[in-house]
Amino acid sequence: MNGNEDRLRASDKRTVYERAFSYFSHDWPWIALLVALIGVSVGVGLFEAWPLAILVDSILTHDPKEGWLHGYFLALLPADKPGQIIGLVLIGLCLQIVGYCAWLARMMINYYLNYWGTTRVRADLFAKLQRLDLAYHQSRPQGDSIYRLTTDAFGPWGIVDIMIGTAVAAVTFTVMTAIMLSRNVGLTFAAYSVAPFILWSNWRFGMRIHQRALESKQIDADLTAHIQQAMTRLPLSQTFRREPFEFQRFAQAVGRSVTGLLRLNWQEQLYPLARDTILSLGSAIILGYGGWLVYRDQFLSPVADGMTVGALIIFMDYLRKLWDPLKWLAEFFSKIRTFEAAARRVFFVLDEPEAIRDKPNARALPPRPRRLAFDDVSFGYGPDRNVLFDVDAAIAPGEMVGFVGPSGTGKSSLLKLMLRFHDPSAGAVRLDSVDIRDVRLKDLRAHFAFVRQEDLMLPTSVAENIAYGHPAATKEEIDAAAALAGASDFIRDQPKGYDTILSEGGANLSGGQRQRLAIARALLSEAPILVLDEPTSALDPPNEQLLIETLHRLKRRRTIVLVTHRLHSVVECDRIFVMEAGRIVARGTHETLLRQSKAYASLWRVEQSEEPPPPRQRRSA
Ligand SMILES: Nc1ncnc2c1ncn2[C@@H]1O[C@H](COP(=O)(O)OP(=O)(O)OP(=O)(O)O)[C@@H](O)[C@H]1O
Repeated sequence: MNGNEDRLRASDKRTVYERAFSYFSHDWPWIALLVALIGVSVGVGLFEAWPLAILVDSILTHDPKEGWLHGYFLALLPADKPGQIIGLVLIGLCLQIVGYCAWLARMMINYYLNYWGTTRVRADLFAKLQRLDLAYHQSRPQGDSIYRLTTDAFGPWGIVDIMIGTAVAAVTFTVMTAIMLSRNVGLTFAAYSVAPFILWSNWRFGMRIHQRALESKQIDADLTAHIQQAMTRLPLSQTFRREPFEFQRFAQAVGRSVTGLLRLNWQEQLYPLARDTILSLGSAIILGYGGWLVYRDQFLSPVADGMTVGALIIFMDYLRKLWDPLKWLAEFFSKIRTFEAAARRVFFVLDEPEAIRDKPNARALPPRPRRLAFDDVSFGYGPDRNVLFDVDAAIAPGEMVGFVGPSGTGKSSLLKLMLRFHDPSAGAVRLDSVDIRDVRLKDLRAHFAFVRQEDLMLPTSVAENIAYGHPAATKEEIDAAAALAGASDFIRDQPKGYDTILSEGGANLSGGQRQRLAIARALLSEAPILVLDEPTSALDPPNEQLLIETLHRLKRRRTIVLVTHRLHSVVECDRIFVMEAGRIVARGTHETLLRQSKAYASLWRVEQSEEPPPPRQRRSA
């Protein structure tokens, strides 16, 4: 948790609870039903022991007792003893059945509220994560967002659940205490003599088990990450014969996992032991003291409303039932804190300012060929370190331009500004003189088809991968785009052609094949500006040449922006921008630059000495 989240935690407790409840505000009829069902369960629990108590006190005796509850039960029963016994059995049975039904309905409503409420939280969070800009996502590990979505999203329901559960526990505890006090004050205090131990053991074991479970979960997550990394590194470890080292790391991780689980299991097993010991102690106290009270009130010096065997049975039953409410009360603070922290982590992301978003009055800009201009653009990833300085360039519709320069000079950063993955710190990027910050994001991005240096391949069919940006494309259109990108031949060689399913990240394709699919994907899109970041880096000379020919055929129909440090790819561009240390230092055609730009000429000479150029053919537009 970073500093901002800590500040949020310190300042804003009330809002977290309000916001957690707001996710369930439409569910209030279900919550009301849930509370009613909990009431039924609690009521059944309180009355469960009464049929036996009444049987002993009022039926299987020559001296029937006449408390108000006895009277109420007996009024429901026939006058004869066998009828009364059968009646009490039936009442006991009914109580059990009602209890089970209420419990079942209660559980299902609980699951329903939990799953749907958590789904709403997740939907909000997922949509927000989609809206947040790249700077946010690149500033933290991917696992962080995944954890917030999968685990922290349960926080709001956890808060509601704990609040309801604790309120019910408090009511149960109070009613139980009142009933016990009404029967016998002394025995009630005797029964409650074990309450501090119950509270203590619940608090202690609750904390310990929670802590151990968290540790164990973290160790298991580390183990999973470790196995995943080891599998990714497999080719490396086999090449460098580091299998024993990897195995040792794996064995250590498994060892930590086993130790963590054993520590958790130890606490889990100690807990019922402590609980049973305390309950046995409580039962012994009630049996001993209560037994003596019954003997005193019934045999030694009988009194009309003295202690009875039936009341003793009820005390014994309530002692067992005391555990649950006291558990809720004892664990309230630790549990609510856990869920509150989880909910805060969710709300923190939901409150994250969206740096890249539509202005309230953002204008519509239907995609069509437009002039693209950088007006004195400066930009840095952090406040203190600019990577682009006063970049000034205009690209006419249908023009094909190249940005070249050594690695790290800011070429890719410039492309990211076009799609508003980031905004410039000074100057503006414009489409037809409109600042792109004033345009609706979806309209702006519809102008561009972007091929990244390492484009993502999805674990789905080749056809779906190509059609990702244009899902309605026909087979013929997909085929045509693949042909333009030089991908048709290798796709046909795949076991199921266009229906071949790619593995995760396109691992069953070569780098060049993945790049051609990415290019086909961009070509299939109808965007008027085609932006390609190092599109030929993984292509062999024939395929590089094929792509350049394709781009030349597209010229005039689409604007093409090519970023590369392979000058062979840009020699036939209408204009080439040479970049150095975040600035455009020269611009012009290949021939002009060879004559006028020392930087370009030197890059060209280096490239000439490194590799033979692919066969050059001048093509018509
Ligand atoms: N997400 C980022 N956060 C911080 N700095 C970054 C980020 N991406 C790039 N940079 C830095 O910005 C500078 C320009 O990087 P950029 O990727 O734009 O260069 P490039 O010219 O495209 O390089 P290459 O040809 O190697 O792809 C580099 O110094 C790089 O370290």
